[in-house]
Amino acid sequence: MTGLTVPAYAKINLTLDVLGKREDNYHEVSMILQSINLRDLVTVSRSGKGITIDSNTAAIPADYDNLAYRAALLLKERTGFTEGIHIYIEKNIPVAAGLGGGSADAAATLIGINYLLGLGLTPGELICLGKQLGADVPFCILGGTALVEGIGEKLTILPKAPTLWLVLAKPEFGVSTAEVYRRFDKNKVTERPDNAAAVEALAREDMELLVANMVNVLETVTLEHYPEVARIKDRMLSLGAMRAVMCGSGPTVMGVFGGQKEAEQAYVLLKEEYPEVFLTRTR
Ligand SMILES: C[C@](O)(CO)[C@H](O)COP(=O)(O)OP(=O)(O)OC[C@H]1O[C@@H](n2ccc(N)nc2=O)[C@H](O)[C@@H]1O
Ligand SMILES: Nc1ncnc2c1ncn2[C@@H]1O[C@H](COP(=O)(O)OP(=O)(O)OP(=O)(O)O)[C@@H](O)[C@H]1O
Repeated sequence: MTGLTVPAYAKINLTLDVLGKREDNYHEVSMILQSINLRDLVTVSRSGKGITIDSNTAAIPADYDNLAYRAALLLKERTGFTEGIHIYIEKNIPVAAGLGGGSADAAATLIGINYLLGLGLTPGELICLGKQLGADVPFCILGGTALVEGIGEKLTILPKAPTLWLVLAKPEFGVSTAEVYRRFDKNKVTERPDNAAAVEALAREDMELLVANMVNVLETVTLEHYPEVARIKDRMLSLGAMRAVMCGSGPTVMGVFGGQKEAEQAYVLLKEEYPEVFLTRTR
Protein backbone atom coordinates (compact mmCIF):
# COMPACT_ATOMS: atom_id res chain seq x y z
CA MET A 1 0.00 0.00 0.00
CA THR A 2 1.61 3.25 -1.11
CA GLY A 3 0.70 6.07 1.21
CA LEU A 4 1.26 9.79 1.28
CA THR A 5 0.90 11.89 4.44
CA VAL A 6 -0.02 15.56 4.10
CA PRO A 7 -0.11 18.06 7.02
CA ALA A 8 -3.45 19.86 7.37
CA TYR A 9 -2.78 23.13 9.19
CA ALA A 10 -5.42 24.93 11.25
CA LYS A 11 -6.16 28.58 10.45
CA ILE A 12 -6.76 31.62 12.58
CA ASN A 13 -8.43 34.87 11.61
CA LEU A 14 -6.04 37.78 12.09
CA THR A 15 -9.08 39.85 11.12
CA LEU A 16 -12.69 39.07 10.16
CA ASP A 17 -15.16 41.61 8.77
CA VAL A 18 -18.60 40.87 7.33
CA LEU A 19 -19.55 43.26 4.53
CA GLY A 20 -23.07 42.10 3.73
CA LYS A 21 -25.46 39.24 3.06
CA ARG A 22 -25.99 37.70 -0.38
CA GLU A 23 -29.21 36.40 -1.94
CA ASP A 24 -28.17 32.81 -1.17
CA ASN A 25 -27.74 33.75 2.53
CA TYR A 26 -23.94 33.44 2.41
CA HIS A 27 -22.10 36.51 3.69
CA GLU A 28 -19.51 38.63 1.88
CA VAL A 29 -16.45 38.74 4.08
CA SER A 30 -13.09 40.49 4.13
CA MET A 31 -10.60 38.78 6.39
CA ILE A 32 -6.94 37.98 6.82
CA LEU A 33 -6.39 34.27 7.37
CA GLN A 34 -3.21 32.76 8.72
CA SER A 35 -1.99 29.15 8.97
CA ILE A 36 -0.69 28.01 12.35
CA ASN A 37 1.48 25.07 13.41
CA LEU A 38 -1.37 23.09 14.98
CA ARG A 39 -2.18 20.38 12.43
CA ASP A 40 -3.94 17.16 11.56
CA LEU A 41 -2.15 14.57 9.44
CA VAL A 42 -4.03 13.21 6.45
CA THR A 43 -2.70 10.01 4.90
CA VAL A 44 -4.05 8.95 1.52
CA SER A 45 -3.20 5.54 0.12
CA ARG A 46 -4.14 3.25 -2.76
CA SER A 47 -6.32 0.57 -1.22
CA GLY A 48 -9.29 -1.65 -2.12
CA LYS A 49 -12.11 -0.23 -4.20
CA GLY A 50 -13.90 3.09 -3.96
CA ILE A 51 -13.20 5.57 -1.16
CA THR A 52 -12.91 4.66 2.53
CA ILE A 53 -12.05 6.81 5.53
CA ASP A 54 -11.20 6.49 9.20
CA SER A 55 -9.46 8.45 11.91
CA ASN A 56 -8.10 8.29 15.45
CA THR A 57 -11.27 9.82 16.94
CA ALA A 58 -15.02 9.22 17.10
CA ALA A 59 -15.52 13.01 17.13
CA ILE A 60 -15.62 13.20 13.33
CA PRO A 61 -17.70 11.15 10.87
CA ALA A 62 -16.17 8.12 9.09
CA ASP A 63 -18.37 8.38 5.99
CA TYR A 64 -19.72 10.81 3.38
CA ASP A 65 -20.33 13.40 6.12
CA ASN A 66 -16.59 13.82 6.54
CA LEU A 67 -15.45 16.78 4.45
CA ALA A 68 -12.28 14.89 3.48
CA TYR A 69 -14.40 12.05 2.06
CA ARG A 70 -16.43 14.57 0.06
CA ALA A 71 -13.18 16.11 -1.21
CA ALA A 72 -12.00 12.72 -2.51
CA LEU A 73 -15.36 12.03 -4.14
CA LEU A 74 -15.41 15.42 -5.85
CA LEU A 75 -11.89 14.84 -7.20
CA LYS A 76 -12.96 11.39 -8.47
CA GLU A 77 -15.96 12.91 -10.24
CA ARG A 78 -13.80 15.67 -11.74
CA THR A 79 -10.97 13.44 -13.01
CA GLY A 80 -12.55 9.99 -13.27
CA PHE A 81 -9.76 8.22 -11.37
CA THR A 82 -10.53 4.53 -10.83
CA GLU A 83 -8.06 3.58 -8.06
CA GLY A 84 -9.38 2.68 -4.60
CA ILE A 85 -8.39 5.32 -2.02
CA HIS A 86 -8.20 5.09 1.75
CA ILE A 87 -8.04 8.29 3.83
CA TYR A 88 -6.75 8.22 7.39
CA ILE A 89 -7.00 11.37 9.54
CA GLU A 90 -4.87 11.82 12.64
CA LYS A 91 -7.01 14.48 14.33
CA ASN A 92 -5.28 17.06 16.51
CA ILE A 93 -7.26 20.21 15.66
CA PRO A 94 -10.30 20.56 17.95
CA VAL A 95 -13.63 20.01 16.17
CA ALA A 96 -16.23 22.79 15.64
CA ALA A 97 -13.73 25.18 17.19
CA GLY A 98 -13.43 27.95 14.57
CA LEU A 99 -10.01 26.69 13.48
CA GLY A 100 -11.08 25.28 10.10
CA GLY A 101 -10.17 21.67 10.90
CA GLY A 102 -12.57 20.03 8.45
CA SER A 103 -11.55 22.49 5.73
CA ALA A 104 -7.85 21.76 6.34
CA ASP A 105 -8.48 18.00 6.06
CA ALA A 106 -10.41 18.48 2.82
CA ALA A 107 -7.60 20.62 1.37
CA ALA A 108 -4.94 18.08 2.37
CA THR A 109 -7.01 15.27 0.81
CA LEU A 110 -7.27 17.10 -2.54
CA ILE A 111 -3.53 17.86 -2.53
CA GLY A 112 -2.62 14.33 -1.41
CA ILE A 113 -4.69 12.38 -3.94
CA ASN A 114 -3.70 14.73 -6.77
CA TYR A 115 -0.04 14.03 -5.99
CA LEU A 116 -0.42 10.31 -5.16
CA LEU A 117 -2.22 9.48 -8.39
CA GLY A 118 -0.42 12.05 -10.55
CA LEU A 119 -3.71 13.61 -11.63
CA GLY A 120 -1.98 16.80 -12.73
CA LEU A 121 -4.49 19.36 -11.44
CA THR A 122 -2.94 22.79 -10.92
CA PRO A 123 -3.20 24.55 -7.54
CA GLY A 124 -5.75 26.89 -9.15
CA GLU A 125 -7.89 23.92 -10.25
CA LEU A 126 -7.69 22.45 -6.74
CA ILE A 127 -8.78 25.81 -5.28
CA CYS A 128 -11.81 25.79 -7.65
CA LEU A 129 -12.77 22.33 -6.39
CA GLY A 130 -12.14 23.42 -2.79
CA LYS A 131 -14.61 26.28 -3.18
CA GLN A 132 -17.38 23.73 -3.82
CA LEU A 133 -16.62 22.02 -0.49
CA GLY A 134 -16.61 24.99 1.88
CA ALA A 135 -15.72 28.66 2.22
CA ASP A 136 -12.45 28.07 4.11
CA VAL A 137 -11.13 25.28 1.84
CA PRO A 138 -9.58 27.53 -0.88
CA PHE A 139 -7.43 29.27 1.74
CA CYS A 140 -6.45 25.94 3.31
CA ILE A 141 -5.08 24.83 -0.08
CA LEU A 142 -3.02 28.01 -0.34
CA GLY A 143 -1.91 28.34 3.31
CA GLY A 144 0.38 31.04 4.72
CA THR A 145 -1.05 34.55 5.09
CA ALA A 146 -3.81 35.79 2.77
CA LEU A 147 -6.53 38.37 2.36
CA VAL A 148 -9.71 36.38 1.78
CA GLU A 149 -12.78 37.98 0.22
CA GLY A 150 -16.04 37.09 -1.52
CA ILE A 151 -17.45 34.26 0.60
CA GLY A 152 -13.93 32.85 0.94
CA GLU A 153 -12.94 32.17 -2.67
CA LYS A 154 -11.10 35.40 -3.57
CA LEU A 155 -7.55 35.04 -2.35
CA THR A 156 -4.71 37.56 -2.27
CA ILE A 157 -1.35 36.28 -1.07
CA LEU A 158 0.09 38.63 1.57
CA PRO A 159 3.60 39.00 3.00
CA LYS A 160 4.20 36.29 5.60
CA ALA A 161 3.10 37.43 9.06
CA PRO A 162 5.81 37.86 11.69
CA THR A 163 6.03 34.92 14.10
CA LEU A 164 3.22 35.33 16.61
CA TRP A 165 3.26 33.15 19.74
CA LEU A 166 -0.27 32.05 20.45
CA VAL A 167 -2.19 30.23 23.13
CA LEU A 168 -5.52 28.80 22.01
CA ALA A 169 -8.18 27.88 24.54
CA LYS A 170 -11.47 26.19 23.68
CA PRO A 171 -14.33 25.71 26.12
CA GLU A 172 -16.14 22.36 26.31
CA PHE A 173 -18.83 23.20 23.76
CA GLY A 174 -18.57 23.63 19.96
CA VAL A 175 -20.26 26.30 17.85
CA SER A 176 -22.13 25.99 14.54
CA THR A 177 -20.69 28.37 11.92
CA ALA A 178 -24.04 28.46 10.06
CA GLU A 179 -25.86 29.49 13.24
CA VAL A 180 -23.37 32.28 14.02
CA TYR A 181 -23.71 33.76 10.52
CA ARG A 182 -27.51 33.40 10.70
CA ARG A 183 -27.59 35.41 13.93
CA PHE A 184 -25.16 38.08 12.71
CA ASP A 185 -26.62 41.59 12.93
CA LYS A 186 -24.43 44.35 11.46
CA ASN A 187 -26.15 46.91 13.69
CA LYS A 188 -24.59 45.28 16.73
CA VAL A 189 -21.04 45.76 15.46
CA THR A 190 -19.17 48.49 17.32
CA GLU A 191 -15.61 47.70 16.23
CA ARG A 192 -14.50 46.58 12.77
CA PRO A 193 -11.01 45.61 11.62
CA ASP A 194 -9.13 48.02 9.37
CA ASN A 195 -7.97 45.45 6.81
CA ALA A 196 -6.02 48.03 4.78
CA ALA A 197 -4.05 48.96 7.90
CA ALA A 198 -3.47 45.28 8.72
CA VAL A 199 -2.20 44.62 5.17
CA GLU A 200 0.08 47.64 5.50
CA ALA A 201 1.31 46.31 8.87
CA LEU A 202 2.23 42.99 7.21
CA ALA A 203 4.09 44.79 4.41
CA ARG A 204 6.01 46.87 6.96
CA GLU A 205 6.53 43.90 9.35
CA ASP A 206 4.98 46.14 12.00
CA MET A 207 3.83 43.68 14.65
CA GLU A 208 2.27 46.34 16.91
CA LEU A 209 0.12 47.80 14.13
CA LEU A 210 -0.92 44.29 13.09
CA VAL A 211 -1.90 43.26 16.61
CA ALA A 212 -3.81 46.53 17.14
CA ASN A 213 -5.94 45.73 14.09
CA MET A 214 -6.94 42.20 15.07
CA VAL A 215 -10.73 42.34 15.28
CA ASN A 216 -13.38 39.68 14.58
CA VAL A 217 -16.92 41.02 14.10
CA LEU A 218 -18.45 37.53 14.67
CA GLU A 219 -17.62 38.01 18.35
CA THR A 220 -20.78 40.16 18.53
CA VAL A 221 -22.79 36.95 18.04
CA THR A 222 -20.79 34.30 19.84
CA LEU A 223 -19.90 36.34 22.94
CA GLU A 224 -23.55 37.28 23.44
CA HIS A 225 -24.75 33.67 23.30
CA TYR A 226 -21.75 32.12 25.05
CA PRO A 227 -20.48 34.44 27.83
CA GLU A 228 -17.81 31.83 28.58
CA VAL A 229 -15.99 33.00 25.43
CA ALA A 230 -15.83 36.58 26.78
CA ARG A 231 -14.45 35.19 30.05
CA ILE A 232 -11.66 33.36 28.19
CA LYS A 233 -10.78 36.61 26.38
CA ASP A 234 -10.52 38.43 29.72
CA ARG A 235 -8.46 35.61 31.20
CA MET A 236 -5.99 35.74 28.28
CA LEU A 237 -5.54 39.49 28.81
CA SER A 238 -5.08 39.05 32.57
CA LEU A 239 -2.31 36.55 31.78
CA GLY A 240 -0.46 39.17 29.74
CA ALA A 241 -1.74 38.63 26.19
CA MET A 242 -1.21 41.68 23.93
CA ARG A 243 -4.52 40.83 22.29
CA ALA A 244 -7.21 38.17 22.69
CA VAL A 245 -9.45 37.46 19.69
CA MET A 246 -11.96 34.76 18.85
CA CYS A 247 -11.04 32.36 16.02
CA GLY A 248 -13.54 32.29 13.11
CA SER A 249 -17.05 31.73 14.42
CA GLY A 250 -15.63 30.49 17.75
CA PRO A 251 -15.63 29.35 20.42
CA THR A 252 -11.80 29.08 20.52
CA VAL A 253 -10.02 32.22 21.71
CA MET A 254 -6.44 32.99 20.77
CA GLY A 255 -4.19 35.01 23.03
CA VAL A 256 -1.30 36.75 21.23
CA PHE A 257 1.78 36.90 23.46
CA GLY A 258 4.96 38.96 23.24
CA GLY A 259 7.22 35.92 23.01
CA GLN A 260 7.54 32.15 23.47
CA LYS A 261 8.28 32.37 27.20
CA GLU A 262 5.23 34.54 27.96
CA ALA A 263 3.04 32.21 25.90
CA GLU A 264 4.41 29.12 27.68
CA GLN A 265 3.67 30.61 31.11
CA ALA A 266 0.06 31.39 30.14
CA TYR A 267 -0.32 27.95 28.52
CA VAL A 268 0.68 26.15 31.74
CA LEU A 269 -1.98 28.01 33.75
CA LEU A 270 -4.76 27.80 31.12
CA LYS A 271 -4.20 24.03 30.76
CA GLU A 272 -5.58 23.69 34.30
CA GLU A 273 -8.67 25.75 33.47
CA TYR A 274 -9.94 24.69 30.03
CA PRO A 275 -10.36 21.28 28.38
CA GLU A 276 -8.50 22.04 25.15
CA VAL A 277 -5.51 24.39 25.28
CA PHE A 278 -2.68 24.66 22.70
CA LEU A 279 0.61 26.49 22.55
CA THR A 280 1.36 27.26 18.92
CA ARG A 281 2.63 29.92 16.50
CA THR A 282 2.01 31.30 13.05
CA ARG A 283 3.80 29.50 10.21
C1 LIG B 1 -16.06 31.70 9.94
C2 LIG B 1 -15.01 31.31 8.93
O1 LIG B 1 -14.39 30.10 9.35
C3 LIG B 1 -13.94 32.38 8.89
O2 LIG B 1 -12.75 31.95 8.30
C4 LIG B 1 -15.59 31.09 7.53
O3 LIG B 1 -16.22 32.27 7.06
C5 LIG B 1 -16.58 29.92 7.49
O4 LIG B 1 -16.05 28.98 6.63
P1 LIG B 1 -16.62 27.46 6.53
O5 LIG B 1 -16.86 26.92 7.89
O6 LIG B 1 -15.69 26.75 5.59
O7 LIG B 1 -18.00 27.73 5.85
P2 LIG B 1 -18.98 26.72 5.05
O8 LIG B 1 -18.77 25.34 5.55
O9 LIG B 1 -18.83 26.99 3.59
O10 LIG B 1 -20.37 27.30 5.51
C6 LIG B 1 -21.00 27.01 6.73
C7 LIG B 1 -22.17 27.95 6.86
O11 LIG B 1 -21.70 29.25 7.27
C8 LIG B 1 -22.40 30.29 6.58
N1 LIG B 1 -21.44 31.13 5.84
C9 LIG B 1 -20.17 30.67 5.56
C10 LIG B 1 -19.27 31.47 4.90
C11 LIG B 1 -19.69 32.78 4.51
N2 LIG B 1 -18.85 33.59 3.86
N3 LIG B 1 -20.94 33.20 4.78
C12 LIG B 1 -21.82 32.40 5.45
O12 LIG B 1 -22.95 32.82 5.71
C13 LIG B 1 -23.42 29.62 5.69
O13 LIG B 1 -24.63 29.61 6.39
C14 LIG B 1 -22.92 28.19 5.57
O14 LIG B 1 -23.99 27.29 5.44
N1 LIG C 1 -12.54 16.09 8.73
C1 LIG C 1 -13.31 16.76 9.61
N2 LIG C 1 -12.77 17.36 10.67
C2 LIG C 1 -13.56 18.06 11.54
N3 LIG C 1 -14.89 18.15 11.43
C3 LIG C 1 -15.48 17.57 10.38
C4 LIG C 1 -14.72 16.86 9.43
N4 LIG C 1 -15.57 16.40 8.49
C5 LIG C 1 -16.80 16.81 8.87
N5 LIG C 1 -16.77 17.50 10.01
C6 LIG C 1 -17.95 18.10 10.68
O1 LIG C 1 -17.90 19.51 10.44
C7 LIG C 1 -18.30 20.24 11.58
C8 LIG C 1 -17.41 21.47 11.72
O2 LIG C 1 -16.14 21.02 12.08
P1 LIG C 1 -14.81 21.88 11.93
O3 LIG C 1 -13.85 21.35 12.95
O4 LIG C 1 -14.34 21.93 10.54
O5 LIG C 1 -15.36 23.30 12.36
P2 LIG C 1 -14.75 24.71 12.44
O6 LIG C 1 -13.29 24.61 12.82
O7 LIG C 1 -15.59 25.55 13.33
O8 LIG C 1 -14.85 25.21 10.95
P3 LIG C 1 -14.68 26.68 10.36
O9 LIG C 1 -13.65 27.39 11.21
O10 LIG C 1 -14.19 26.38 8.97
O11 LIG C 1 -16.04 27.29 10.41
C9 LIG C 1 -18.25 19.28 12.76
O12 LIG C 1 -19.52 19.24 13.35
C10 LIG C 1 -17.87 17.93 12.19
O13 LIG C 1 -18.72 16.87 12.56
